[in-house]
Parts: sequence; structure tokens; C-alpha cells
Amino acid sequence: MGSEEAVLFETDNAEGRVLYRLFAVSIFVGICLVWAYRVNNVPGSEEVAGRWIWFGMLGAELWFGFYWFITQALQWNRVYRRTFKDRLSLGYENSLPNIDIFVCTADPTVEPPLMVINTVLSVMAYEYPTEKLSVYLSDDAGSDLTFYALIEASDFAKLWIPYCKNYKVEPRSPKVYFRSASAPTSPSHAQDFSSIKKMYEDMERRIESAVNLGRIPEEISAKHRGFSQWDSYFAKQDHGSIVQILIDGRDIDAKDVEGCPMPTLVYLAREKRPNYFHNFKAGVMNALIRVSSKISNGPIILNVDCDMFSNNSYALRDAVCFFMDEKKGHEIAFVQFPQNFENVTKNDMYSASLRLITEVEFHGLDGYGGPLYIGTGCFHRRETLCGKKFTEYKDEPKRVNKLLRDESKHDLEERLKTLASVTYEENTQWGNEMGLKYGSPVEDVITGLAIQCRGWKSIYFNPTRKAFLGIVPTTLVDTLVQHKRWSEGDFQIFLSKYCPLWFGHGKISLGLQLGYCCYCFWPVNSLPVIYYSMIPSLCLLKGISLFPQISSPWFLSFAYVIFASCAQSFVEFIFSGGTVLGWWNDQRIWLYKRISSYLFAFIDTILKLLGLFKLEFIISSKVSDEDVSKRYEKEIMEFGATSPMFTVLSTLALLNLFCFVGLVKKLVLDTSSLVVFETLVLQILMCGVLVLINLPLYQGLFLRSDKGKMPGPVAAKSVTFAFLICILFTLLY
Ligand SMILES: O=c1ccn([C@@H]2O[C@H](COP(=O)(O)OP(=O)(O)O[C@H]3O[C@H](CO)[C@@H](O)[C@H](O)[C@H]3O)[C@@H](O)[C@H]2O)c(=O)[nH]1
Ligand SMILES: [Mn+2]
Repeated sequence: MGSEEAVLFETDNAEGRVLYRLFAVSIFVGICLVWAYRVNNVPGSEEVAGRWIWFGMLGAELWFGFYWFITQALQWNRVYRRTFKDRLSLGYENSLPNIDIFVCTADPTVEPPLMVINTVLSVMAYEYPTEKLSVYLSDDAGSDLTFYALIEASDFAKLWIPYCKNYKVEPRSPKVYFRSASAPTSPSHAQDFSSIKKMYEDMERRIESAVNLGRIPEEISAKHRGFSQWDSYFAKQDHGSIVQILIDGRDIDAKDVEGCPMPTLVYLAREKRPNYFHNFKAGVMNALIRVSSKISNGPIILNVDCDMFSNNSYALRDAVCFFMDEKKGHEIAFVQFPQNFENVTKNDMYSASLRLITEVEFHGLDGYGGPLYIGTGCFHRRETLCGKKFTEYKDEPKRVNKLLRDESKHDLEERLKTLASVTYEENTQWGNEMGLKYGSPVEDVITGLAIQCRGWKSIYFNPTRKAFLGIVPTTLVDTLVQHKRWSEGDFQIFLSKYCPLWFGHGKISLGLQLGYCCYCFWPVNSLPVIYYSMIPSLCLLKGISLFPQISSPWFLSFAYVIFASCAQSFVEFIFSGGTVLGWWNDQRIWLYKRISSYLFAFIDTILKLLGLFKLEFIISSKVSDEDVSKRYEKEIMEFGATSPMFTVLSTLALLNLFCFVGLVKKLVLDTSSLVVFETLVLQILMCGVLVLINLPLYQGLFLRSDKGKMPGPVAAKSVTFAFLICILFTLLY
């Protein structure tokens, strides 16, 4: 084969890089001028309070400037990848690697079995030789309902896979397909369509009725020997390992309705005992790595969360293009696809699509050695997950691991159970040098970092047809809690021995180290943002000016930095497919995350360092009741929970409202005070923007009567706090 054909992927630099860099330099100059102004205009020593406020502003601005600087690592060197799947099929169709797909679920109430099996069916139906695919469902709840749904799915797959392949169906999650597919045009397809749709709906009904019943009806459990495993089951957190090979790809009888081989399908519930810590998803992944190594041992592992169905049946081939590329493939440890979502509304009220991260920042990281591993939609080389260093791998002769299995399925299942037992990992390197790392709520990020520090590269691939679609939380509190977990995890990495700066020093590029820091520092951002959104507004009450007056040339530097960075985020947002209102919502959530999720993450991390708190993992809900869904569809913000995070948000919003009203009152009563305008313009503007951005919150506090409004106690508390802070400030200053 010519060298041209051997190239399976290409990398392009972002357009307009030079222009962007010039623009960034201009902002940097602006930031330096802001600092210079702050340092040169410290109030005299007679104004003690004024000085401290000023130093606070200086501190915040130093941080903002510094943080802006490191975020350039996410912008400076953006790259985009392209794959050549046709070359892959031409040159390598017979040597495509086996792929093991891990799907994780943990709770049948927040992750309904029906959703889980739709994801499973979508990944069983990839455009890839089926005999090379093995799908493993890990069920951390060990729920017989999920198991039952999987049995149903294993039968339905025999029809579904050939149907998808015959009619080139997309997406291959049956639920989403039947919901969105346009009516088939050819009569034969129409017939197949309606018959398979009926089969699906029947299956759906059976599963739903078991779920509604809350247990498996006897006539069903008698039919499948697998249910006997639940005889010794006590509770979610107290049961032995359950391993069931539902479809064994090697079994000559495992054929679909057209006689083609089926992918292997395995159910796993690892052992859980109350006095053993189970390490959340990292523990699951490690059990899966071990169990799969004895069944299919695919050299490539794809892992997805149970809500992340496959939306692009060629994505496996895309990923394989990277690993099999003759020149650069051998140094790639993992290929990360973005997390995209199915249920985001038009203006994305909770900024849940993570638009700038997926469309801009990860391309930036990719330019410096590769993106973070973000837990789902990621393809790993099995060996790198198991701790292999790049240098060891490079020098080693490549051999194909052929698994020889002659024991019976039953014996194998029994042997596999010990691999998923609570004691298996005692005195081993699992969770440390092997597998995913333990001890972090973001097992993915820390594991990815460790892999990159062993000399490997990673790839970010963001195809136009999205590869995976998941579910975003549909309430404000869920969104904030999820961000708390992420930011807390990243911050803990920074404070641990895996700090990207020290641990990564000399192992990954400086750009990548700084890139990691951008995420690790999320919680730290909370402090300056809270300061900046409180103090200047409070100062309005006393007419204290904190910014240069409009006629001063220093004013320009502030105005430029603020305006230019807003404009940049606006342009990036719109170019990444967002709407104008979506951008405005994104700004609101930007603020809310900083003053609540990140603040609580910061505090909890400190408490955890002091040993006052232990690790937890709150699973994001993938279902919401009808009432909540309706409001979500209409883009009405959902409060409706008494969370301390809401008290902080409301207090800050009200505080700004009081300050703004106080100012207006002063201007109306005393027109001579209009001169203050000259000196307070920026402060008034900031306070005004804060009031505007909080409009939905004021509505939630005072104007709404539905169930999603802000609960009364939160409203009462925050009015009191905001009022007290304003009074205290005016009295004490
Ligand atoms: O003890 C646990 C906890 C979670 N999960 C599974 O882990 C996945 C992620 O949980 P989810 O609540 O959906 O968290 P997200 O915040 O949406 O997840 C993102 O962030 C996590 C780290 O915080 C990563 O593990 C995920 O892969 C990544 O998608 C789900 O499939 C769960 O079923 C388990 O299997 N066992
Ligand atoms: Mn999730």
C-alpha cells in the first residue's frame, strides 16, 4: 500500500490563528493597564476601609488576569482532526481490532432500564464486524429489573441489528429512531418498519410494566436461569458478584434472524458489601477491564455512560482510524469524543451543552498533546488503561492476544465472579498504577492525566454528525450539583500529588499543564467573582468610586478588556452554533456556577483536606416528572428546592437589586447627585447588568406561583441576608 493510503487521519490548524493571537495580545496589554491603574491609585493611608476594598479589587483583578492568561492554553493552538474511513475499509477491513464496549449504570430509578437498553442496543448495532464487538453492561445497583431489560434487549437485538444494517438507520437507539424517523418510502421497508416498531413497543410495554410493578413477575423469572442469582441478593449495597454472558459471540448458535453472528453481550454486577468502599465508577471500570479480559479481551475499549447512546454508527471506524494510522497511531492512548446531548433546549437555559468547552477549548488542548479523558465517549487502548508506559510499549514486539477458552460458560462465569469481588483488589496496584485511579470524584480526568504523563498522546475528535448523545440535568439545582462534583474533583487533583504542574512537569507540554489548570482552578474563581459582584455594588450605596472616571484615559483600558472579552465569548458562542439568548443564558450560568457550585466545591475541598468530610458521588438524574419537563421545554428556570446554593444565589441577586434601587432613589431625590455618574459609570453598569441577568431569579422569588418557584424559606432567608449586608455596609463603612 502506498504511504498516502496508510495515512488514516489528518490534522488542520484553526483558521485565523494569527489574528486571534494579535487580539489576545491586545487584551493582555489592556489587563496590564488595569493592574497599573489599580497599583497607582491606592487610596491614602487615612482611608483604612477604602484601602482594604481597593486591595480586594486588586487581588481579584490580579487573579482574573492570571486566569485569563492560563486560559490562553485552550485557545492559542487549536487543531481539528479528519479521518479517512474509506481508506480504513480498503486497506484494513480484515484486520480491524476487536472492540469491547462498556456501558455503566448505577440506579434503576434515576437511570431507567429502558433508557439503559436503548444505549446498549445502539452500541450493539455499530457498522462494524459484529463478531468483533462485545458489549458489557455494568449495573452498580445489581437490579434484576435492569437485568430483565437486558434479556429483552438481547432478543430484540437479533432483529434490530440486521434491520439497522439493511436500511442504514441512524441513530441506532430504537427509542430515538422511532420517535424521529420519517416514514419509509419503499413498501418493503414500510412493512419491516411497522413490524419492528411493534416488536419494540411490545418489549417496551413488558419492561415498563415490570418497572412499575417494582419486581420481576414469577412467570418471567422462571423462564431465565439468570434470575436465580438474585436468590442471595440482600440489597443494592450488599450482594455477591453477578456475571451473565447473555450472548456469547463464539457460540455458533448466536445468530441474528438473518444468520449473521451477534456481538457478545454480558451483564455484570460487581460484588458490593457495606463495609467495603466501592470507588464509584472507577471501581466499575476496573472490574469491567478484568472481566472483559477473560471473555473478549478487545485491544480497544469504548466506554459510555448509560444515557449516552450512539448517534453515529460509523464512530467506531473513526476511532480506529486514529489507532491504526501507521505513522502516528502507535503513540495514541485514547480518542475522546465530545459529550453532546439530546435534550438541550434551543436557548440552553442551564448552559448544559458545554458549548465552548466542546467546540473551542478541547480543540485547544488537542493542539498541546490531547484532551482530557471525560469519562464517556472515549476509546482507550486497553494496555494504556492497565498502566503501560509509552516507552515500554514502543519497544515491545506487537503480538495479537488470542484468547483460548475451552471451559464451559458456567465455569467461566464462576471464575469471573472472583474478578469482580470486593476483595480481589486487596494488595494489588488496581486503582493506583493499574486501571482507573481511585479517590477522586473525577476518576476520568485524573486517569487521563496519568496516562498522558506516561508518555502517551490523546486525540479529540468532534465529527459533524455527533457520535454520542446523552441527557443533561433539567433543573438548576441538578446542574449546579453536577458542576460542584466536577470542579471539586479537578481542584482536588491540583492539590494532590497529581497536580498537573508538578506531576506533569517534564512529562506533558506546558500548554497542556496550563490547560489542565484552567479546569482545576474553577473553584478558586468563586472568590474573586463573588467579591467583584458584591463590593462595587455596595460601594454605590456610599458613592465610593472604584473605577476610573469616564473622562480618564484609564477608563479605556477597563472598557476595552471587558468589552473585548465579552465580544470574544459572544462570537465564539454564535459560531459554535448557539443563539443570542443562549449566550445570555450562558453568562448567567457562568455567574451562578462561580458563586454557588465553585464556592461550595472550594469549601468542601478544604473541609475534606482537614478530614471533615468524605468522598461522595451524586448520580445525575436522567428523568424528571412531567411538571418539571414542561417547564424545562418552555425554558422556565426550575428552582423548587431548598438548597443552600440557592440562598447564596438569591442573596447576591437581591443585594444587587437593593443597591441599584438605592442608587436610583438617590438620583431621583437629589438631582445634584447626577455628577456621581461621571465617577461611578462602570459600577452602575455592572450593577445594572447583574440585576438584568438575575431577572429570572427575581421572578422565581416573588412573581411565580408554580412548583418550580423559589421556596419561601429560601426567599425569606435571602431577603434578610441581603438587607443585613447592605445595612451593615452602610453603617460600618
Ligand atoms: O457509583 C457509581 C456512580 C456512577 N456510575 C455511573 O457513572 C456514570 C456517570 O454518572 P453521572 O451521574 O451521569 O455523572 P455525570 O456528571 O453526567 O458524568 C460525567 O462525570 C463523571 C465524573 O464526575 C464521569 O464519571 C462520567 O463518565 C461523565 O460523563 C453513569 O453512567 C453512572 O451510572 C456508576 O456506575 N457507579
Ligand atoms: Mn451523565
